[in-house]
Amino acid sequence: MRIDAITIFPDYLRALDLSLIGKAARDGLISVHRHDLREWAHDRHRTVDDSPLGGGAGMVMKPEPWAEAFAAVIEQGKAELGPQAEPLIVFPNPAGQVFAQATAQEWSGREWILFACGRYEGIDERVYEHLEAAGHEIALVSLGDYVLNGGEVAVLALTEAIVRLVPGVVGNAESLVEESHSDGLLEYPLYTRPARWVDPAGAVREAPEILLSGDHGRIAAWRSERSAERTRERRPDLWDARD
Ligand SMILES: Nc1ncccc1[N+](=O)[O-]
Repeated sequence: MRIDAITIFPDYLRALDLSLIGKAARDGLISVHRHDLREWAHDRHRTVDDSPLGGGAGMVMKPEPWAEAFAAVIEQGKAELGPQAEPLIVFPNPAGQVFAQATAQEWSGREWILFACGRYEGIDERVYEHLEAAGHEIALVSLGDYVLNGGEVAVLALTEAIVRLVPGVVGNAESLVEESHSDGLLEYPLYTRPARWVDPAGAVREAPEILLSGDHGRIAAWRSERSAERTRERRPDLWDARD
């Protein structure tokens, strides 16, 4: 998978060189390319924003640098992946659809994802129109119903959620199966050694006996019950939506 990200803060995305994502890149499972939008702003101050037409507070990102940046980055991607390759262009945006595990799963199979990080109040609407008129596939997604100052934090989260599902990235693929949201439910409570723990307040805290029984059938049933119970309590919306 090739991942491109266009942003005015490329250093913000250096975290993609670390840990799981960084290792996936070093292992050749993905390639990550950061691009500074200002490279395509040609005035002396490399201006990428201006005040909103029609008035209002804040600033809007100008269309010209974005159009040039997309053309250049898409050309670079096609040079690597072939002329037929097409990116999924993802705009992290609070007005987008809330991102969910099912989308992460779907996008983990994509060959090429191009993230466009908006800042300020957002990007001139004509950039989206221009890309759609050129036949590009666009998705606006949000991490949740709150407002960040830009898309970079979302790119870190989205990339991690997607790339960890790319085959080979997470060592033990088994660990991906029984996670919260992987089956539409929340994960059951987890325990490890010591089975009997005296906490700092002196309370004796025992792990559930059944987990020490070695009876895998009963353990699986116990876990399934806890998962259902936890989902009903904490996320009735997920519980009601399950098929
Ligand atoms: N919530 C957000 N706020 C601003 C930019 C991007 C966002 N997001 O979640 O993708």
